[in-house]
Amino acid sequence: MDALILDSVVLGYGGKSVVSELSFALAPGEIGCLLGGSGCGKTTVLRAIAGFEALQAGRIALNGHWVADASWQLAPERRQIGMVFQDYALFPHMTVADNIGFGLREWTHVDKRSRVDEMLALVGLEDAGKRYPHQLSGGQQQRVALARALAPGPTLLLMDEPFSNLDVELRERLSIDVHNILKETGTTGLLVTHNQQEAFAMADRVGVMVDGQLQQWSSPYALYHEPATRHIATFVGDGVFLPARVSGQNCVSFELGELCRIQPLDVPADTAVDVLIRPDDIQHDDRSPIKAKVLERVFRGAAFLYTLELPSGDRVLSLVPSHHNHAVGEMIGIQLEIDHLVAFPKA
Ligand SMILES: Nc1ncnc2c1ncn2[C@@H]1O[C@H](COP(=O)(O)OP(=O)(O)OP(=O)(O)O)[C@@H](O)[C@H]1O
Repeated sequence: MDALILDSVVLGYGGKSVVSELSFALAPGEIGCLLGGSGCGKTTVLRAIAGFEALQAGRIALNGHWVADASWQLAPERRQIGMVFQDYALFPHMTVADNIGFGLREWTHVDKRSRVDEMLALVGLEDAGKRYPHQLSGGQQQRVALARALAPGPTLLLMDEPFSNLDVELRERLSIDVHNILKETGTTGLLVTHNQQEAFAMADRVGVMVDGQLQQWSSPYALYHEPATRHIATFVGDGVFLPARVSGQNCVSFELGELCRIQPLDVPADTAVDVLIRPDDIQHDDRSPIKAKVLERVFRGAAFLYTLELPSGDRVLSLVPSHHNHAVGEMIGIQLEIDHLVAFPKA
């Protein structure tokens, strides 16, 4: 039984539709993410799941029970959903312990205290119970918000851009920590963000939303290596398209050689296509007969991201460990190392 199901959900404001025919499901303990640019409808979807937006069509189920359709919806407080927001939304006049215990009003004093201690330990803030939110860093405040949302043992945790107020390093650390905490507690989670690193670090399944429509719902690995649409290929990760021709049922030929895949391409032989080449598909190899010219390089610490010009004049990106330090203008040997052929009919 799925923990969350959205079945052809349509949402909007007034007469305007904002989210169309949205369908996806999360198994218990799974973490999902809706990834998309500003205004694509991510927050509206979270609000509908929490019970704060009416559905224009479709239906939503939590743990095997339908909780909303176009004519009826279960009240938000009866859905057992926890929420974490971008701005933490902690009560400033309450201690950390009181914030975490806020949703446990019906628990006995002893049970509540032990649950609050358990949650403080879970988020690594054992000694912070008596402090107030303003005495904590942004990252610590977001940990408290997470502890407060998890304390009542929600069936689902919704997270709306939870790390966007934090600096890059902390964002990365906290997204890994939150992922581990949700897995440790077996909590099903749904995150919305515009940040793909966050989506990749947190989620088992990621859906890309464009103008209120879900374009692909799959693992982060598949989203990166097997994007279903041209839009996803360019929105998720770096890469370029190189011109190619279909050769046989499941192969393409292009400047860097021939690439094949197991499934047929569904495009007639000799059709012109664009083949997706990611920076990690181009390996630096001094012995390779294929030479490319370094046009640009960006130092990324552990690696350089090179922009290379092929003999045809087309450009590719190449991610190379940073001990291979080549100057702009230098010719370097490259070879293709790729195990996912992604090609779209020529734009
Ligand atoms: N209360 C409202 N009344 C009318 N239109 C709204 C309302 N809330 C949101 N919208 C519109 O619905 C669309 C989707 O908004 P939503 O907040 O869901 O997007 P989002 O993907 O979460 O964006 P962001 O990342 O910028 O928060 C936008 O065009 C927005 O202007």
